[in-house]
Amino acid sequence: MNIPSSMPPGVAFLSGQFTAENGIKKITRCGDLSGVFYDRAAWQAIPVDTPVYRVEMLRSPQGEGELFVGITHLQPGRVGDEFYMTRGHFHQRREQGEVYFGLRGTGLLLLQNEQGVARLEQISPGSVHIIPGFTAHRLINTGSEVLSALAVWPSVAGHDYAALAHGFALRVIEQDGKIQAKEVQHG
Ligand SMILES: O=P(O)(O)OC[C@H]1O[C@](O)(CO)[C@@H](O)[C@@H]1O
Ligand SMILES: [Fe+2]
Repeated sequence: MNIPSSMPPGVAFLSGQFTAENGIKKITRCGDLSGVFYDRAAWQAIPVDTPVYRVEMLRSPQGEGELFVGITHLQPGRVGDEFYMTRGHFHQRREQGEVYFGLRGTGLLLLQNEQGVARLEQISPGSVHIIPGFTAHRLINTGSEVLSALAVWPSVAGHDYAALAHGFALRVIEQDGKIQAKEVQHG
């Protein structure tokens, strides 16, 4: 094309990776996820340096009205009978929402409102997920390959992990060879 224009970064659908290597990368390992999986003995049996998920982000401006774009790559696996998942969070600025887009692999997006009501959406290549404000979110890999999902969220949103210190209201496990969601009784 011979008109003045620039080439933005893209996503390679087969690998679920950004095409441009200009981003920030963060790896979350098993040892970082203390208290996240309910079977503590099974969690302790996994080497602390085992990677569970990796987030790559594009460099973008920060501030009111600006957006972050990132891809989370969540490994397949389980801690005991519970599938690998991200830590999960509310946004510090609760009113700020987010969009997830499934790129590779299969799993579930766990959503939970401030009243503690949880629900699950199936995530797979091409699925689009609107996470409203005031809604905590966590990715769960129920498949046998890496689950990759692109996320777009306001740079001012921030993360609030403390509000979920007691975990989400649903856990996703494999039982009798089937994927099952179990309600958690808190308190
Ligand atoms: O902050 P957590 O729960 O580890 O999850 C990381 C993912 O969440 C995000 O905040 C997007 O919601 C990104 O940083 C990344 O995709
Ligand atoms: Fe988020």
